[in-house]
Amino acid sequence: MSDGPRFPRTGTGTGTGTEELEHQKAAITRLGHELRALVEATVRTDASPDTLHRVADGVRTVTGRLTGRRRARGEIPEVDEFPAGPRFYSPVTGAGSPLAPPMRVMAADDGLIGECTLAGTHEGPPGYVHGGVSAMLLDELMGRACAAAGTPGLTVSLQMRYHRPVLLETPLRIIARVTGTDGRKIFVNGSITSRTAAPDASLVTAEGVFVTPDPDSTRALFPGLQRVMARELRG
Ligand SMILES: CCCCCCCCCC(=O)SCCNC(=O)CCNC(=O)[C@H](O)C(C)(C)COP(=O)(O)OP(=O)(O)OC[C@H]1O[C@@H](n2cnc3c(N)ncnc32)[C@H](O)[C@@H]1OP(=O)(O)O
Repeated sequence: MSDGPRFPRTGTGTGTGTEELEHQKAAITRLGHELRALVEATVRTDASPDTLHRVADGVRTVTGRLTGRRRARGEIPEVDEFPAGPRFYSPVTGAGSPLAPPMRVMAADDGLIGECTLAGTHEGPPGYVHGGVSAMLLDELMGRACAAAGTPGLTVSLQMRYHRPVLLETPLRIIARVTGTDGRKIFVNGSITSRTAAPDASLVTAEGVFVTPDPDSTRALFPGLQRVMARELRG
């Protein structure tokens, strides 16, 4: 896409030293891990009201330690590589997000493969994954597949088909593949299967259309990206 927007890899500039950045990533990842354990324990516990109140007090105190300087809305964290690389607070892949499974993403011959195992945090019907969570996993991986193919885009249409319920506590494989482009439109297919039981049977499939915003829209939608590009240019 010769006239499309340029998307730099972020997190590689000189604003923060590499070693410092690696320490930051390790700390973000560790806190994310502990928070996911807390969220899972919270939705699975049978603790007494007294215990829940005491834990709530403790959590409030801990939260107070994180309310200093906050990133502005749309500000891209220095640890991130937007739009094709790791995003530490993505609700799907983010090592630092308490909401993310997190899904691991790997390149495949013709697209991307994601792997994760979901539990109580992402429950819909008792024992099974929430349908909106399945859509979220696919939307993210399909969006990442667009970027990996060199045509980053935003979802304009996501058609979901739920063939079988997706079991919790079962290793899952998510696949996303760009099937074609037409101007700024990118067509993407996706699926979720179990990695252990009947791995050839799709539990969920999706067809998506993504659109690469034109350069003016990109500037308007992502002012944080402009700041990253200016930082990169300054070196
Ligand atoms: C940039 C990289 C970012 C990567 C981050 C990872 C993302 C993970 C996935 C997401 O969560 S994305 C978030 C959810 N999606 C959105 O918030 C997108 C909201 N939509 C928009 O902001 C605008 O639609 C958008 C900027 C993407 C496009 O607006 P445009 O004004 O540039 O597009 P336009 O309306 O001119 O349509 C361009 C083409 O797409 C087609 N199109 C638009 N909406 C469609 C639709 N719903 N279904 C099918 N085709 C559609 C439209 O017909 C047209 O086809 P043609 O070129 O053939 O004429």
